[in-house]
Amino acid sequence: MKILYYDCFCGISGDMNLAALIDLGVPKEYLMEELSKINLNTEYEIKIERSAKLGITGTRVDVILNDKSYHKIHVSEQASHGDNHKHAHEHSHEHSNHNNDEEQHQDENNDSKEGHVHNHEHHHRSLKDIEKIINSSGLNDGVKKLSLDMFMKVAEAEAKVHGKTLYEVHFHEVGAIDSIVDMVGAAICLDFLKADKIMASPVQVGGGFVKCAHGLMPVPAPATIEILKNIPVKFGIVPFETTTPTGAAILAVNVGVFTENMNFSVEKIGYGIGHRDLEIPNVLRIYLGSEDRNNEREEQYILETNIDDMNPELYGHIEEKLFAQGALDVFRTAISMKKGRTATKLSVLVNGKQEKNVLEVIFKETTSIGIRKYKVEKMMLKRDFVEIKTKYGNVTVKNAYYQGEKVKYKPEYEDCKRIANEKNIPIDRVYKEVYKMMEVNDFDK
Ligand SMILES: O=C([S-])c1cc(C(=O)S)c[n+]([C@@H]2O[C@H](COP(=O)(O)O)[C@@H](O)[C@H]2O)c1
Ligand code: NI
Repeated sequence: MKILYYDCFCGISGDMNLAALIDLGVPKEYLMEELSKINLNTEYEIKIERSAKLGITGTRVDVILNDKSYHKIHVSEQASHGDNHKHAHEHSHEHSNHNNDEEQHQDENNDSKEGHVHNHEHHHRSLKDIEKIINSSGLNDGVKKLSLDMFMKVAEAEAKVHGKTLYEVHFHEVGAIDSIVDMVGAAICLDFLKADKIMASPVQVGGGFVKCAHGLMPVPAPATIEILKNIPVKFGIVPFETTTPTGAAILAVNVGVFTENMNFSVEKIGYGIGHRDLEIPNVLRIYLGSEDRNNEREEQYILETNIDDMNPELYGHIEEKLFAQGALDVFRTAISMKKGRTATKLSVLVNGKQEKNVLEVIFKETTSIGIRKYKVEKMMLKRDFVEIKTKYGNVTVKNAYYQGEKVKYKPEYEDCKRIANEKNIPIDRVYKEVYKMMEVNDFDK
């Protein structure tokens, strides 16, 4: 199983993400070819170069916007550690911190927007504008959807923070060309890498204050922390903004599990170099790895509540809703509560991504007013599926392997039930027939 793991010890911004994914092996030519399928009516240049922070070398990305309105994309590659990036003058969002509030200009030491240099671009695009740009592009459907999901995340956060509706929101920085390149670029690279699972560490958000289009904002910026709700974060390792709304949206949409538990073997490491010099290496590290398929382990959570005052008829419906929201398992235990009350303990197994939706179902659909949550580690046998031909019809069988050896197999219940109903025979007869055919065909080995 192919894993991508975001190690966000110094946070994440859109350009650091793009740089780290290129560093991991996404071909620049492929990225540029795909990006050229969006019509932005603006000439811009993407500079991809080798760079370093505190001795860690990696890839750095700059999007440079030219004032002329051609739709032409250039890539320029430089091999050196460019210490002079004054291609354009920054005007709109500058970083400041509580210790040092002086005016900052675009250079290697104090960039104004993590990873980007951009020229005078005053468009404040709306979600509608962005949807139009992406939907009318020649990008594949998966990349379009992923890009739109990330913009939607930012739009939802902006709407919430500023008390507006989704379509009233005007992206300031996030609607600029460089942010479109970051967001769509992220979708193109992730689509190219085709990881089975994307994981991340808790996200360092930084500290201090940041000057952006809205004025001076506390770090994490309101949109950033809104997007990172229910995601583990760390604060204040440096008094600067280390995670931006774009970076937060990339994680929130794509990461399935946030954990420090890296239960896989690392095969490749990509470093995306940020612009500002910090006391810690200003880089995003992304690992490409694979999971040990003989002994799969996954961190999951149990959400649990004791219910003693609900019509038991409702459980069937609630269970269906929980599964529809991505619960991995739902089970009930008969319990005896204080004051001699007989009750039901409802337990729902989830991963980090499904937690929010599952909580909502429990709170809205049951009488519960409190839920316990605890982390569990699940160990799973490697499994695969075979289709077995029987005289009644085809049945899928699940095989399970322990250290490479098949230790058990089981016909899929839903297939057996369907056949039993279609043929009007006892379900047990279907099971027996499947087991017989497994032996006949030596599939039981
Ligand atoms: O552009 C938007 S929507 C925006 C909203 C907010 C809020 O917190 S509200 C903050 N910012 C700041 O702009 C820069 C650039 O962000 P990117 O995501 O485009 O890299 C950053 O300092 C944000 O905090 C932008
Ligand atoms: Ni805002």
